[in-house]
Amino acid sequence: MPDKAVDDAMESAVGAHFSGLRLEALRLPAPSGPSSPSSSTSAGAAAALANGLAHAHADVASPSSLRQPFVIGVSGGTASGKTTVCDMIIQQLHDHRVVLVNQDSFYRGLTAEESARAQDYNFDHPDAFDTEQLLECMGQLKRALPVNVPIYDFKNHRRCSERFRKVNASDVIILEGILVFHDQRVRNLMDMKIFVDTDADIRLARRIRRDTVERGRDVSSVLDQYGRFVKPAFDDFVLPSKKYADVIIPRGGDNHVAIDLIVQHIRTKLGMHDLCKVFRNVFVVQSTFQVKLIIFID
Ligand SMILES: Nc1ncnc2c1ncn2[C@@H]1O[C@H](COP(=O)(O)OP(=O)(O)O)[C@@H](O)[C@H]1O
Ligand SMILES: Nc1ccn([C@@H]2O[C@H](COP(=O)(O)O)[C@@H](O)[C@H]2O)c(=O)n1
Repeated sequence: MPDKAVDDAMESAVGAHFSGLRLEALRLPAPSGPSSPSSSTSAGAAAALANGLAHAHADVASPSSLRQPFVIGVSGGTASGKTTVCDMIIQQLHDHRVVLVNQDSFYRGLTAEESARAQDYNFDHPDAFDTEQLLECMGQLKRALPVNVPIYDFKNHRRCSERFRKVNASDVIILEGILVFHDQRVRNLMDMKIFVDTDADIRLARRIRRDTVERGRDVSSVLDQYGRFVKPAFDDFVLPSKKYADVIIPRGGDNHVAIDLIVQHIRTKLGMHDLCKVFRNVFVVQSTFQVKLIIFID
């Protein structure tokens, strides 16, 4: 079948994860040799396409947007498994350069007065974060520049003043945090938004264990903070931002099927990105019936 011939030729020319091409200014060489089918047929067009791609110049001339890193936002309630899901994605994308940026790194340091009454401070309100600084850091990374990200100390509620974590430019940037979908400017940086959806009772149980073991709290202070600040802010800010998610993962890191699908999608996107780096004047668009027609009549 002609359509199948085109599909086969495209797949063999560009690899398995490719979903569509728009050719602009890429001149396809005329088929040569006596047995070459006419370029007006599907098979001829397919062969010419494969041939044209094989001879395209191997330099970079893609639109700058396609050369930018792929940014994934991961949100969800406290202890929902955001970090766990990010780690699993990073592990599965082992053949790509992936960096993780935590919104927690951008907690504002407390004043001496606030520190003295830290139990009354609302760490779950959007104002607790320095979002301007987060935007600056993400902007740098999107421009492929390295950044120094602050290191946050949950035990003392402050940033380590002399230590930073250097984050290098990468193919994929994952931005994780309870409120990364709250600010529209931050959302707009993202190519994909994931919400980790885990039951509140499981999150509270995990939080009690984590905060008493790792964050220097006792059970009573965790429960008090949860009731006064964490739960109300979840209802007011975190849950309403779930509507911005492209993908919702029930059960977090236990949901291997969802994580596999997400990783597969990221690989597809990165495959298109790599293709645009290699072939000049090739623009990747969504695959449609019309796109095939463009190829035939070029
Ligand atoms: N699927 C899971 N099963 C058991 N424990 C988990 C699971 N996912 C996360 N945890 C634990 O729960 C706590 C919070 O997980 P984490 O991924 O750090 O959540 P978040 O980044 O959303 O706060 C950690 O101690 C982690 O080890
Ligand atoms: N000094 C601080 C700063 C933040 N918190 C709590 O951390 C939670 C967000 O981190 P997750 O890893 O759980 O997403 C948030 O709910 C804050 O209440 C804190 O307790 N102390």
